[in-house]
Amino acid sequence: MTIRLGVTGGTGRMGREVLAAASEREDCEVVFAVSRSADETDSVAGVDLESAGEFETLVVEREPTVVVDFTGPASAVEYADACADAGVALVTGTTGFDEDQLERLQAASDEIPLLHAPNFARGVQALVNVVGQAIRNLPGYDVEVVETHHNGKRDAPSGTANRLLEEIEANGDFTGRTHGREGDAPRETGEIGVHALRAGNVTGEHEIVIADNHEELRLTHRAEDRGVFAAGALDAAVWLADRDPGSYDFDDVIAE
Ligand SMILES: NC(=O)C1=CN([C@@H]2O[C@H](COP(=O)(O)OP(=O)(O)OC[C@H]3O[C@@H](n4cnc5c(N)ncnc54)[C@H](OP(=O)(O)O)[C@@H]3O)[C@@H](O)[C@H]2O)C=CC1
Ligand SMILES: O=C(O)C1=N[C@H](C(=O)O)C[C@H](O)C1
Repeated sequence: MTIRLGVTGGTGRMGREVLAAASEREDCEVVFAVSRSADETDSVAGVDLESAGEFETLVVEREPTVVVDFTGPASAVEYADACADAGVALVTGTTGFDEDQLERLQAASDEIPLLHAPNFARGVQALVNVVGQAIRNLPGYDVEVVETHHNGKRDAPSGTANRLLEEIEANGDFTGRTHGREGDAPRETGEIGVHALRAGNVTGEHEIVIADNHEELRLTHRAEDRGVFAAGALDAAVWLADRDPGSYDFDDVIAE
């Protein structure tokens, strides 16, 4: 089956990567890509970019099977509302949503199949799946989460770090998160240290350090390039195409 794709954020780091990856696949046909910033002559991977202001029209008239979104939280929820109105499935990898925005995504998923994942690398999903076991096996150990990304990233900590933190907290007895340390700030028992590094062109690294005074376990994922996220997002789009309305995550895709 070939799905019809709509793509948002066409000039973004991930939007470009999704359009390039889709052009190499036989199971995806891009029927439109929108951009806020491109002018009428811009194209990416052979796809002409159209104005983001036209999204509500395009999502009806071009009849996409699925829209793939990597933009920002404010735009992603607007795209989700428009997809819900049009009855078109949505895959979003956007991160940095607040509680209200997450509720809007949830409301959209009452109408359409909606898959939201903070990280479409299969290795990260595997990491999410194993970290709870490590935490359960090492009660009382110190836990620190360190993520490193390129200097253009807006949200911190990363969506992936937040997902890992939820998993850590669900599987151990912790008192709270400490974001960075400065001055007279000795480690408190039970806290989880969280550190967001922003430097250069780093694609995305996540590390969980679990240690006591005698041993140290480090669980690390490093994305080598953004193609891994684009491939996962397109796998998710193909998987989502014939689902019932509801809220899905990437684990549903790789579990099959
Ligand atoms: N789930 C995953 O696997 C991954 C998730 N991400 C997440 O994806 C998102 C995008 O990342 P990245 O591509 O690096 O970011 P970029 O800043 O490179 O691109 C985002 C693009 O989205 C569009 N955009 C931004 N704000 C708005 C808005 N308010 N309205 C409409 N369009 C908007 C712009 O494109 P244009 O001007 O063309 O419209 C912009 O270039 C981030 O939240 C990031 O954390 C990133 C990598 C992997
Ligand atoms: O902004 C990015 O680049 C990335 N964002 C995602 C996140 O916030 O977790 C995933 C990936 O690490 C790249």
